[in-house]
Amino acid sequence: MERGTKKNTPIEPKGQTGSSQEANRLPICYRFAGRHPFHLTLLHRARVQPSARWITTTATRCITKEMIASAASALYVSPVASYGTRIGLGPKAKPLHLSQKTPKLFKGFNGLKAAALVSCESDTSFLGNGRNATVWVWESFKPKLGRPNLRTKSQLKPQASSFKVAVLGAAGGVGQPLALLIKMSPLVSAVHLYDIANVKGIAADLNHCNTPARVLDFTGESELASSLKGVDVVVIPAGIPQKPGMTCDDLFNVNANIVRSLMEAVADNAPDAFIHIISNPVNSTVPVAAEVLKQKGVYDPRRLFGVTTLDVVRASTFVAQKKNLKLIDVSVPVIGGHAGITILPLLSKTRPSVTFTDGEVEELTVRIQNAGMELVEGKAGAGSATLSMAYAAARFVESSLRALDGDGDVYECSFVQSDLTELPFFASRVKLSRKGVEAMIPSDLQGLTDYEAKALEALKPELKACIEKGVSFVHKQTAAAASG
Ligand SMILES: NC(=O)c1ccc[n+]([C@@H]2O[C@H](COP(=O)([O-])OP(=O)(O)OC[C@H]3O[C@@H](n4cnc5c(N)ncnc54)[C@H](O)[C@@H]3O)[C@@H](O)[C@H]2O)c1
Ligand SMILES: O=C(O)C[C@H](O)C(=O)O
Repeated sequence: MERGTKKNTPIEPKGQTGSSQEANRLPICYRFAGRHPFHLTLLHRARVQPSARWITTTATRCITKEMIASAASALYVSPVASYGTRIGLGPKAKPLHLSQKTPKLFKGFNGLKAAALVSCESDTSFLGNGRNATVWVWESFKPKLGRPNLRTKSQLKPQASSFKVAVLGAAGGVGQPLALLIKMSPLVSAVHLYDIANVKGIAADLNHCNTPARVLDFTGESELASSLKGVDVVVIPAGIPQKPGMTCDDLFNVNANIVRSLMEAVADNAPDAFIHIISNPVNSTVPVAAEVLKQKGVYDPRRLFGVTTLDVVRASTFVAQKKNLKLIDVSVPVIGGHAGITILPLLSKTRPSVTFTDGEVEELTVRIQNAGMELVEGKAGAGSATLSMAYAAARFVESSLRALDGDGDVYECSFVQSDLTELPFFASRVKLSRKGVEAMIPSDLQGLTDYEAKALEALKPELKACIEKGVSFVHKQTAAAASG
């Protein structure tokens, strides 16, 4: 779908031929080395019509064909007074036409903030003989307000993608779009798909996409160990989703067993990987995973994450809609857990700072807490969140990879082992590093409103019970196995 917009209209590259040929669709990955790295993926797109324009989210820039053609050379980015960006080739950098006027773009405190579309022209390049390229800019953010501390000249280097990611439960509603999004990451060299259902065709399908990562398929338990060898991140969306009428216990009884058995394999084959648990109920499956890792003697709490990014994504979206703000600008930390009232959006800590009436706080909080059920009911038995979950999980994977890659400014909310409250696991914003969770952010829990403070106290008993349920499940299973 391509259509023009009045605002932010992309600058049409000159000399377009309007070729409708499906030219080589070869992506290129760049990395801006520097304090605030950008990850650029140039996705080649053939034009469908001469008048076609590119959809933009926040930024539209025009990049000269020489720049694309010289991708192997160092490119430079330098912020200019108007906060526009110049991208050029070394000392002879040519300014770009910019329509981006969003200094707030760099505000906020979550990890992967946005993809910005860039349209550009290319005759000869890594892109082949195509005409247009689209640049997705994946940006890193620091938890601070005000102008970013961008270096004046950050070098842009072609980046060798290097990380391997395994998706366990890859044939499912979450797993498939998640695998596609991970395959699009410039940081990924291989995506391992594992499922008890056949994933051969899904891997082949994904491998037709001309993004650099290779997708490998592993079907059935006999291939589980191989799917985990050498991976840096393991993402687990295996298990049944919530359906109308299903109790939390129904979900737990099935998924706890799945997570336990998968975690045994992870412990044996990828003990150093970052582990992202998506399978519900996250409040209990993360403790299940922790207990399995402990029993195997490889538990490192810094590397075990319950994925709660969807709550952050939803909170940011709903707040932006309610307050008529640009989506890209809004970020809301969400703490507690990932179910019902254990999901606590800290609206008072929304960035940029927004004021809410009591009514709005109540309405938004309840909507964010029940957003999962909104989808379960809407899908009427066909499952729960899949596409938004894949989007959120891909963001968390990308943030993890950036941290593994040495980026020192990666923050995400996640359900992790925690000492922020008396509960052993708690979702909050954490700083990520190569080792996993490097730091909690205690200040997020300070200065809460009365509403938030009460909601925090109210969620604790329920979250505690969920955590204990996960722990005792593993202990009971172990005891049962020991007694024959
Ligand atoms: N954390 C969140 O925010 C969030 C959001 C949405 C969904 N979820 C959860 O994600 C899970 C997956 O949801 P979905 O919609 O993709 O479900 P789905 O039924 O579409 O897919 C689940 C997949 O898991 C596979 N699977 C089952 N047992 C397995 C095993 N032992 N090993 C490997 N694969 C196995 C199935 O074959 C299937 O392909 C559910 O538990 C759901 O509740 C979590
Ligand atoms: O799959 C579910 O149970 C719901 C999911 O966790 C969601 O938040 O949408």
